[in-house]
Amino acid sequence: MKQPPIARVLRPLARAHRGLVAALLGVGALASLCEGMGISLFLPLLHSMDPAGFEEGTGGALGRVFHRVFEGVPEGARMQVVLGAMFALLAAKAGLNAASGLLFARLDARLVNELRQRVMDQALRVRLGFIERQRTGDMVALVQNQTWETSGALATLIGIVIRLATITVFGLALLSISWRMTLTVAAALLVISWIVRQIGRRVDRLSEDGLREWNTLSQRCIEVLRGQRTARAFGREDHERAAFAASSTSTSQAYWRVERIRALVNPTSELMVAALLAGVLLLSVSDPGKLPAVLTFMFILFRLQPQVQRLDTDRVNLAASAPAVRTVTGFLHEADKPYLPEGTRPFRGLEDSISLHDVSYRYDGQADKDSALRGVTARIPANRTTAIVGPSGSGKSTLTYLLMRFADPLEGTIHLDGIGLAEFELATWRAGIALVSQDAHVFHATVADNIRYGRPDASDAAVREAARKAHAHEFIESLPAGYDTPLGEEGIQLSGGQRQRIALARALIRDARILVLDEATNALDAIAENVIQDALAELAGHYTMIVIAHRLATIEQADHVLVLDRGILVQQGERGRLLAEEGLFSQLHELQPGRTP
Ligand SMILES: Nc1ncnc2c1ncn2[C@@H]1O[C@H](COP(=O)(O)OP(=O)(O)OP(=O)(O)O)[C@@H](O)[C@H]1O
Repeated sequence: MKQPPIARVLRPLARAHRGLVAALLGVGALASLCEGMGISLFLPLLHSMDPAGFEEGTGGALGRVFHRVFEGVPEGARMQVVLGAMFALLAAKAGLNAASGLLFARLDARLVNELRQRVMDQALRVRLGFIERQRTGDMVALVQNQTWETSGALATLIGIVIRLATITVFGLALLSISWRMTLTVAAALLVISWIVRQIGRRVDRLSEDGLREWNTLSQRCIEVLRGQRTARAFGREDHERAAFAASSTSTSQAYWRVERIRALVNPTSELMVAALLAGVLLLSVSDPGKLPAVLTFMFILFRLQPQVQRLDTDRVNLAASAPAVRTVTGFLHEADKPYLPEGTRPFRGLEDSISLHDVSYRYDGQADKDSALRGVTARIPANRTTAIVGPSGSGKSTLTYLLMRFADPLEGTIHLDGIGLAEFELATWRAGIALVSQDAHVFHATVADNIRYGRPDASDAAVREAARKAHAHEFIESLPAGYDTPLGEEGIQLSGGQRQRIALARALIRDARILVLDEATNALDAIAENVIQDALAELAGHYTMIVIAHRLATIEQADHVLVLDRGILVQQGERGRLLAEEGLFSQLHELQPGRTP
């Protein structure tokens, strides 16, 4: 598919910061004008050394203009006046350049910050399944590098526009000295520019490879660091080292291929322009009367050369950032992303039941026949404890995934007291339901803040109360700084059971009347689990509890049981009745060690 030009992709970003961009362009254009006029004064300066040339007004239209401007100045003072004007213009240009540097820095700081935040906002808004499919390495590279490269690309693009203005000013000065010589030079410069553009195209293609390699490297890095224990336990350090080395080497090689070509741009264009200058000089030395005009022409051309050269490098740099710019803008593009439609009805509590009617769900990439849930019709009564059981992979967590409304069923419906779940506001629904999931994620924050994550305005007393209910208070008190102990990668590492208790306290503090516990106590010892079961038993009758547990002892207090098998609801009903029935539930029960009758 043909990609849109990078300048068009960047246009919306420029529009969003139009004030700063306009200021930059204005300052840039003024600086070009000052510089162009400043160096054009070289002509009257040379003429002031040769009054005859001045009187004749050699140097084409420009010579005539300067003749008119400076003819009133006494001959003896002309040189000083011209030098003074030259200095004033070049000083103004230096001041404008400084302002432009500040404006560029301001734009960059703002834009990178904004892009990073927009990327994260998109990651938090888009449907969970979409974001969970992205590789962590790609996401880290997107947030950290590619946003920054995108901002750099916009600065480069603005730089190109300013440079074009400078080249135009210089070009006009050259034209007004000699249009013939200018057109010859312009034709030659166009050829040079075309050659460099071909190089730019190649750099764009190679940069795509570089970006891909870079993302793979970030992913490898994350995997090696996260999988340390497994790698060491299985003696696979050499394998990890080799895989990382291979990825690192191919990243370096990909960038080497880009840089090698990029390094050629400047010298190539410099060499070609030098040849051009030499050609102009050779052609014009024949007429000494025109020397001031030719020298001024050469001088302007000499100043023009780095601008043209920078224009070429800028273009190649822009091409090199193109893949990053497309990745960032592509990720932020909303039309092709999945979002959950928002309902408008506030959720105020469950009175009767949650009911599922013919619910099916398949994750992206799952085959039809492997659907995680197939035609599930079930009822979860309010203020009761419902257990969801079934073999591993039977769809239990997927059911809670849909109940939390991380996604909507592909077929069928979920109703709360007879009203479609999708009709409710997401925020009030999620405020009414609390989940303790299998991963028991702990944030890099203090213990208290990890618990308070469930209810940010909770008091210290409420945090402690929730921790007590989750049987976590005692171990928290024994941590180096108690509730203020930092957790996570840079803090204390907790055991699986301790993490579960923090996650449970976080859910309990939320004070939501629907509690979903997905294997929430499987890492606890029997004593801790019993204490928590007792705490949860106290909530029974006031809370709707949905409990997933492999250990059937955990769900002894359940009023109602849903039994899943390969995505299909095979049994549902009262626990006692299902135990007495022939079926998967009684079979699972038979297989449990230390089962209770
Ligand atoms: N994010 C996902 N993307 C793709 N497939 C998934 C995803 N999560 C689960 N699955 C698949 O969907 C099916 C049901 O998974 P689910 O996690 O709901 O089972 P489960 O009964 O909770 O299993 P367990 O008891 O092992 O936790 C499985 O085949 C699983 O491989």
